[in-house]
Amino acid sequence: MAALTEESLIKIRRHLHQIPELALKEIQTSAYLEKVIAGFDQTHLQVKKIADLPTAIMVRIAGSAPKRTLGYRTDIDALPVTEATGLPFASKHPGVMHACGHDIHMTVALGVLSYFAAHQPTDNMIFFFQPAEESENGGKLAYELGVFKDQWRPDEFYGLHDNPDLPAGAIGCRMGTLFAGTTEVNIDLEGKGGHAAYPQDANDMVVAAAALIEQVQTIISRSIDPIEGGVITLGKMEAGTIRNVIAGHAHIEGTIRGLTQVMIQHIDQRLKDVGEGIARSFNAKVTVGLNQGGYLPVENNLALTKRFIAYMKHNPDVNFVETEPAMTGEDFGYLLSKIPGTMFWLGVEDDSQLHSATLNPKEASIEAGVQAITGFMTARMAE
Ligand SMILES: CC(=O)N[C@@H](CCC[C@H](N)C(=O)O)C(=O)O
Repeated sequence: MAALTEESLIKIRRHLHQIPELALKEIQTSAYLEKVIAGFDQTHLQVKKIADLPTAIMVRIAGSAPKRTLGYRTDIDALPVTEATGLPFASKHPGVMHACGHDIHMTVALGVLSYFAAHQPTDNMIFFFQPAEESENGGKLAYELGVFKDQWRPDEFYGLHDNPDLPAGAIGCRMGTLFAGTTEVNIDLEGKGGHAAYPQDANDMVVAAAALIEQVQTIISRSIDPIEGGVITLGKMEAGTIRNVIAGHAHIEGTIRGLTQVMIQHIDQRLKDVGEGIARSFNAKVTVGLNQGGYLPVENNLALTKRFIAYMKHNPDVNFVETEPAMTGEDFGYLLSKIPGTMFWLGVEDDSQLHSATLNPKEASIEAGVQAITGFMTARMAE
């Protein structure tokens, strides 16, 4: 059976785009991926499912004369964003969208897998279709479940993320830190609800939350070395039920970003300090929940990334771009802290940013990505 053509890859991508699912709920996505994989030449393929991570799929290809096992990972989840692209193949799942391009990631992975299913590689290969990149730490969950043991452990691991700022099909990468590490933030403020007309008898958590949100803005501007930088974004805030009831509870969710663990821990601490200050000044109970650990900075292995960049730079068919570190997070950072490897960007050229309701990656990037990756993997196996 031949490798997937560009036309079939685009059909697959459009189908995946219509069935986006949130972290750990990628049931239709996973079933569709399994169906596509079942259509490949199975001679050297082995498919493994993981009982405790049921939407994940692992595929192993046995090499003809293996010197090592090369790993390739794609994420498969989507975001709670209502699509506004107006595309004929827009999301059919209300309020959920592939707004981070994981439909492109999965399609590229299927293209590379179909190529090596049709052309047996010399090295062994592991393809990991990973749930829960946007939240829930899918990479860490899988690693801790022991899925990368024995013949399922890659010696080196590769993965990509799409990038609307790069030309379609371009490959972007850098030595060292590619992406930030993140801390997921959950803040709860508990006061006392009451009648809108009697604020003296209540303890208004809308006001306390507003003060907290404003003070948080001073952490990056006043406590962080501007040369190093960092980010706190509070992306969600919920409080109250109706205009004339004082809210006794507020909930805020956000994310902290830094390029080193030291920076992330420093920002985490400053956020806790602000939470304690707000608790005292508003006589409220403020719980600052910080989930740190799954989204480590993405550190590209120096030796492997040097090879990767050299291949991409010297291949006349690849438009290679040396990139700066980005404040996006990725739980592939956790996997790269356990298994050496390289993460890189695939340009998808769009005016809309990642996580935007109008993200519309250029589909020409898919075939270009498949060609660049199969070419690199083949060259790596010849070393
Ligand atoms: C590439 C990308 O957009 N990744 C996500 C990863 C989320 C990390 C974590 N759940 C958090 O929210 O901190 C990103 O938002 O950068």
